[in-house]
Amino acid sequence: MRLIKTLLIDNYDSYTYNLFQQIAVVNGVPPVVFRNDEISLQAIIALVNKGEVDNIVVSPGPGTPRREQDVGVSLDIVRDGVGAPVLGVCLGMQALAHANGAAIVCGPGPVHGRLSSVSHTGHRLFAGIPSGPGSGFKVVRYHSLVVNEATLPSHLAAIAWTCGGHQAVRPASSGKSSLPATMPDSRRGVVMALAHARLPLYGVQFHPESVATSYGDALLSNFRDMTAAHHGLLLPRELPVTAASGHSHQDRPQQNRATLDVRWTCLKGALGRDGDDQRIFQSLYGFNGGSDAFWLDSAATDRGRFSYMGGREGPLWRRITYKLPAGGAPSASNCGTVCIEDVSGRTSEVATQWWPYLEQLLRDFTCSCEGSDGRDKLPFDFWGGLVGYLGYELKAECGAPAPFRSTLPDAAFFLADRVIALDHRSGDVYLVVLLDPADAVSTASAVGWGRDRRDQILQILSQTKPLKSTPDSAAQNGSADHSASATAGHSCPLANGHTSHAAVEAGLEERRLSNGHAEACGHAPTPSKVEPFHLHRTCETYMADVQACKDALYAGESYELCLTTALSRRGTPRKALDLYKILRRVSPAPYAAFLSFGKDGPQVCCSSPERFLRGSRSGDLEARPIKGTASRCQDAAADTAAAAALAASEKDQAENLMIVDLLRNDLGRVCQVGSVHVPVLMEVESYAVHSLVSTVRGKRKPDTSIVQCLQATFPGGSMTGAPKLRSMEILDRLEKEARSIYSGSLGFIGFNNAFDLNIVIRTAILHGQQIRIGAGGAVVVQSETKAEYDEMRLKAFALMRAIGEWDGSTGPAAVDDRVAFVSGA
Ligand SMILES: C=C(O[C@@H]1C=C(C(=O)O)C=C[C@H]1O)C(=O)O
Ligand SMILES: NC(=O)CC[C@H](N)C(=O)O
Repeated sequence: MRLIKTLLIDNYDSYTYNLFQQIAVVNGVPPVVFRNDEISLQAIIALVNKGEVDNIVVSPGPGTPRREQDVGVSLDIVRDGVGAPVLGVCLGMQALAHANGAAIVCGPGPVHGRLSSVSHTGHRLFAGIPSGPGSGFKVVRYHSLVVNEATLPSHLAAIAWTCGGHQAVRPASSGKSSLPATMPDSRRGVVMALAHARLPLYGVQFHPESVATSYGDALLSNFRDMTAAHHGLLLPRELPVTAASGHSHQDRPQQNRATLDVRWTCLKGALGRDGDDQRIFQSLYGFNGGSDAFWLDSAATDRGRFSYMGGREGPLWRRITYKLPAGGAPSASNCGTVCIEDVSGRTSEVATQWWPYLEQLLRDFTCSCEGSDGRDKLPFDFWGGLVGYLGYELKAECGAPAPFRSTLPDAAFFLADRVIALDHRSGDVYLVVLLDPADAVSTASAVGWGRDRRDQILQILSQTKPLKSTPDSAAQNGSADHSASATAGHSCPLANGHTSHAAVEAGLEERRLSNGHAEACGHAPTPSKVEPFHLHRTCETYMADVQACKDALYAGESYELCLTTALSRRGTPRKALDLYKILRRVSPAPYAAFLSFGKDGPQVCCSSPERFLRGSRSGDLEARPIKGTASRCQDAAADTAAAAALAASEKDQAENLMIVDLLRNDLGRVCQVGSVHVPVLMEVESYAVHSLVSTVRGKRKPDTSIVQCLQATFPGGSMTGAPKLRSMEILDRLEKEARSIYSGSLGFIGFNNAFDLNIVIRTAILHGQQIRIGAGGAVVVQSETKAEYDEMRLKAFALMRAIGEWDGSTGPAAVDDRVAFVSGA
C-alpha cells in the first residue's frame, strides 16, 4: 500500500499552486512541480518507469497549445501518453485536444472568473459528482479558447459540457446587480471535459482548484483512484495529514544571530483628543518636514488598531536603499547596489542582489522580549526592525522581466531601533527600543531616549489648545485637557527623570515658521503658479490600452490585467508632510503611511486601503486583495445602494475571484498544505471609494523565511492581474515606463518575525521638485474603455483633492478641472 505521487507540469500559470495544494491534500503527499520548459519527455518517462511518479497533472496557463513555447513539454505528454494517467486542466485539456488533432478556436466569448453548471456523462472522473443545472455542480472557468467539438477525433470523447448561463459567485442578497445574475449562453454547451478511448488521458476545461468550484476535491480524488486502479495499487484507507506540523517559526533554533532585547515603557491612556497622533509625529519628527522619518498610520482606525512612528535615532539606526543594476536581468554577476547610511552619517555600499541582502539582514538581527515575568507580551506586532518600501521593479528579482528602471531606489528601508507605537483603542502610547544587552552604552542611550520621549509626549499632549497655524488645524477639534501617566514596561523601565524640551521646542519652532509663512505668503502659492499635472498617457491612449488589454484577454493571453498610468508635475510648493496631513484627513485609510528618506527623498504620502501581506510572529499569513471599485455618494441612501450594487456586480465579483485565486496560489507556494483558506470572500469596505475586499490566509511553512514568502508573492497580484508573469509582460508593453514605488508595497518587516506590507496605491511620491501619483484598475472582458478611464480618475481623485488643498487650488471641482487630468503628451 502506498500513496499516489503526482508530477505537476506548470505552464507558467498563477493557479498552479492551488492545484499543488489540492493534490497534496487529496494524495496525502505533495506533487513534484516542473515548469513546462524545465523537464524533458524522456526524463518524465524515466520518472514514471521508476515508479517515482504515478500520474501527471498539466496545469492551466496563458496562451494557446498551438504555440509551442506556451505549452512546452505538456504537448508531448498528452500526444501518445507516458504510461501513467494524465489530467490536463484548461490549457492542459486544450493541449490534449490539439495534440490529438482537434481544433482549438475562440469561444463565444472569454469566460474569466465566472461560474457555470456542468452536465457530464457519468464518466468515472465524475464519480459521485452530480450533473446538470440545479445539481449543485458548479465550476469556475478562466478561458477564452475552446475545443471545437465537431473536430474531435474518434478516440477523444467529450464527457462534460456547460449547461445554462454564467452565474454570479455570490448571488445578490440586496441591491441591484449591474449585470443580470444569469447571462444566457446562446450555445448548446461548451466542452468541459475529455477522455481518450484507449489511453488514460483526461482533461477538464474548468478549474477544479478555484475557491468557488464545487466538487473539485472529489474530481481529483477520482483521478487519484483511477491512477491507483491503472497501476494496480492499493491505497491506504487513511491518508496522512500532509500539513507540516510541529515547531513554529519562533521555536526554530537561531544560529549566529545577535539577539536584541526589546524594552519599552507605556504611557497609559495618553491619547485623548482627535489629532493627538499627528501632534506627536509633528512635534517629534516633523522638523525639516520629517526628514528620515516614518509613520505607519492607521489613519482609518476602524481597521487598524496600531500606528507606528519613528525617526533617525538609536545607535543601530540606518537608512538602506537599493538600486537594481542599470540594465539586464539581475544575477550574481549583474548585481544591484545597496547604499547604507548610519546614524552618524557614515555611508557604505555593497554590490549585491536585494533578497539575499535582506535575508542576511534578517538573519543578523533578531529580537526577543522574553525572559521576564510572562506578562510582557506587547499587544502589537512591530517591535523594531525595518520600515520602508519595495518598488514594483523588484519583480526583476522575483522571476519576472523588468524592462524599465525607476529613477528612485527600488527598495528603501530604515532600520528602526526606536519605535513609538500608538494603540488607538486604549489610547496607550508605547516607547519601544531594541538594544544589545551586552552593550552598556546602548542600554544607557535607550534609557535616555525613553525618558526624553516620555516627557516630550506628555508635554505635547498636555497642550490644551491646538495651534492655529498648522495646515490641518481645522481637523483638530476639541481642546479638553487630559492627563496621562507613564507606566513602565514589564520588561524594563526605560526611563524616569528630568525632562528634555528639545524636540518639543523643535516642534513649536516648526509651527512658528509655518505661521510666519502663512502670514507672509497666504495659505499656499496661488493656483496660477501651480503647473498642471501631466497624464502620462492621454485619455485616448489609455482607452486604446484598455482595448489592447481586452484583445489580450480575448486571445487567451491573460484572464485579467491591472492597467495603470501615472500623473506627474514639477512643483512641490510646500512640505510633503503638510500634504500627508491633508491626505489623512480627506482620505483616511487603514494602511496609510508617511515615509521620508533623507534630504534627497523620496517622500511618500500614502492613503492605501489595501493590505498586501501580513505575517504574524507565529507564521500566519494574510492577504486582503481588493478588486472592484465604486464611487461614494453624498446621499446616505444612495451610498448604501452603491455599495450593494458593487457587492452584487458580476463583473466585480469575477475580478475579485480571479485575484483571490491568484493570492491563494501565491500563498500556496509558501504555506503548509491544507492551510490556505478564504475566510472572507468579497465584502464591501468603504473609504474614499467603495471596494470589494477578500481575505486569504495560510500558515507559512516552518522552513520558509519571510524573504522567501515575499519573493514568491511580490508584486501583489491585485496590481498585475492573472496569470501574473504573462500579464506583467503585457502591461509593460503598454505602460512603457517603470511604475516605481506605486504598485509596490510598504510597511514593516520586524526583527521578531512579524511583518505587514500594504499595496502602494492612492499615493503621492515627492522627489526633488517632482510629484507623481499612479492610478489604474483591473481590466476584464466586460470592461468598457471609458468606464475604465473614469475608474482610474476616480482612484486618483482623493489624492488630487488633497493636492489641490495643499497647493492652493480650492474646491474639488476646481481641482478636477484645472489640476487633474490635463494631459500634455
Ligand atoms: C490600481 C489601483 O488599484 C487596484 C485596482 C483595484 C480595482 O481594479 O478595483 C482596486 C484596488 C487595487 O488593487 C489604484 O488604486 O491605482
Ligand atoms: N486557464 C487556462 O488555462 C486558459 C487557457 C487558454 N489560455 C485560454 O484562455 O483559453
